[in-house]
Amino acid sequence: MAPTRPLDLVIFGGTGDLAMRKLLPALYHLHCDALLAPDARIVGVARDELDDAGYRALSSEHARRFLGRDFRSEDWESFSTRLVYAPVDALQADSFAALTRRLDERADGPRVFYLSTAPGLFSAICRNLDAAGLIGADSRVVLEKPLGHDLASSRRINDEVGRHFGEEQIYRIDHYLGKEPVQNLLALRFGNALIEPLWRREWVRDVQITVAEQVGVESRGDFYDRVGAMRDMVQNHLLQLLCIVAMEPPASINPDAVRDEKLKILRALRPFTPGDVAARSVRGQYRAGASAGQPVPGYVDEPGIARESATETFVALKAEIDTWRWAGVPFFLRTGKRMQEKVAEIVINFRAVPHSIFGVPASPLHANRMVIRMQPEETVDLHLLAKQPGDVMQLQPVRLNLDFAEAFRSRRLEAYERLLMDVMRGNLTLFVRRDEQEAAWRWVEPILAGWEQSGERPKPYTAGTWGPSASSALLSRDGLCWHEEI
Ligand SMILES: NC(=O)C1=CN([C@@H]2O[C@H](COP(=O)(O)OP(=O)(O)OC[C@H]3O[C@@H](n4cnc5c(N)ncnc54)[C@H](OP(=O)(O)O)[C@@H]3O)[C@@H](O)[C@H]2O)C=CC1
Ligand SMILES: O=C1O[C@H](COP(=O)(O)O)[C@@H](O)[C@H](O)[C@H]1O
Repeated sequence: MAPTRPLDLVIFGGTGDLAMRKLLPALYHLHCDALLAPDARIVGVARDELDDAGYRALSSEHARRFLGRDFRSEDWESFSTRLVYAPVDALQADSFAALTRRLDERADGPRVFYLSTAPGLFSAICRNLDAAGLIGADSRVVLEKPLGHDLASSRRINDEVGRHFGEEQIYRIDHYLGKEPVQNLLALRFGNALIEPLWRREWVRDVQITVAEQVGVESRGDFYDRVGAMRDMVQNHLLQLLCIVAMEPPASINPDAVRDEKLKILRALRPFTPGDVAARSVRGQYRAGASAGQPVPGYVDEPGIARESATETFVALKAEIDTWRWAGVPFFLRTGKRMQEKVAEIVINFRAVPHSIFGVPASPLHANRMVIRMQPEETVDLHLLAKQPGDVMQLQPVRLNLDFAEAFRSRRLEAYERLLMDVMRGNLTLFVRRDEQEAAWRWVEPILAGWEQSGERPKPYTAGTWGPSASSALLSRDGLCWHEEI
């Protein structure tokens, strides 16, 4: 890969959790791989009155923690010379003079503004950047998720950002799209002729998309309690994964060709009626339990969480896509915190053979299954039946396993590394267009509204399990079960 052009990457919220946990470590890795132009700079922005040395010291302290064994003092030293800082209050137009002074130090290259703050600040930041004359034709802005709290607030933010940046300058980030296995799914589907004919209702019985986390809300309780799993994970990551699984082949890998196809899927998702909410959705909240063998508190006892909180930490949904390809194929989506394992996977359950010649009835339990694992390992497993060795014709399940770490020994870019490279190179393919984002909000809103109107509390589940029992019931109504229950 060729290095980026010289540029300034300005991180609003440069002292925050996301910057320290993900963005600076990703940029450090790109630096170590010589993927950043030698004089590309990272300009941290926040209200703290730090100087460059103070920002470098703060970043270094966090980097040791978040980079772990990848932290090498010598490499960090050379990386940190790229770090500069400008104290700016996003809400105070005159404080942008400090940023102007820093950006005036460079004459060439684009400016990338990464908005890693609460979305409530996005409009003020864009307005004040514009007023300070800091936005050029080759500037870009990166918007973190979740963008808004609902369709109306996301439209408001998009309208305001859109007054200062063209749509082709706006990079709405969804870090799941930057994960290598997600891009591999595109390669698997559209680079191999044998998959496509099977990838449809005639051969697929159901699809399951699971993003399960072992962690609780960690230090983000305050944020999470206002957001919940639907807005934090489903509206963005899970729906984007669903789009990549379900979309028609785009004509090319060109950003709009891919995004047009994803949009068609979002628009074809069958809307939830008030009656569907109880039948096709489950929301849960974890109670005290154990995680990785250690006792852990319940959600409402976590720091920053209201005692009576009705925020969901688990969601399971049955989605249906009203298209010729997918009519009648349920797509089950599930995500939760404090679940039994950390796993992100897409399971394609194929139909059973129409007739068994082996004397045992054809069973869905033995039907073929493709499991695309994104976390913790990056693998694709194809579950088949094979003959057991011996003198009788007895079939046994076997797995064809593709392990990307083994197949490709070179270091793979982490999601934020890949997406930051794309922003710096100006490639929008893996970013979410405004109409996609709004279609996703339009689909989740009736579910959120249905939960609120029901007045019911989220169903409790014990930390360290696979969620409330209602989640299994959601599938058993269709005679199915979750992948780990097979
Ligand atoms: N943390 C994570 O893992 C993830 C976060 N996100 C999203 O990223 C964004 C940032 O999250 P996170 O880093 O966790 O949030 P934090 O609360 O940790 O950080 C917020 C940052 O914004 C700065 N800030 C706050 N107010 C102002 C202001 N008026 N002017 C300038 N800077 C300001 C803060 O510094 P100071 O107060 O000193 O000004 C701080 O640097 C959010 O939109 C979140 O939803 C998305 C995915 C994951
Ligand atoms: O966007 C988010 O994602 C993380 C999970 O990301 P992963 O790459 O570790 O699977 C989640 O913990 C967080 O709540 C959410 O905001």
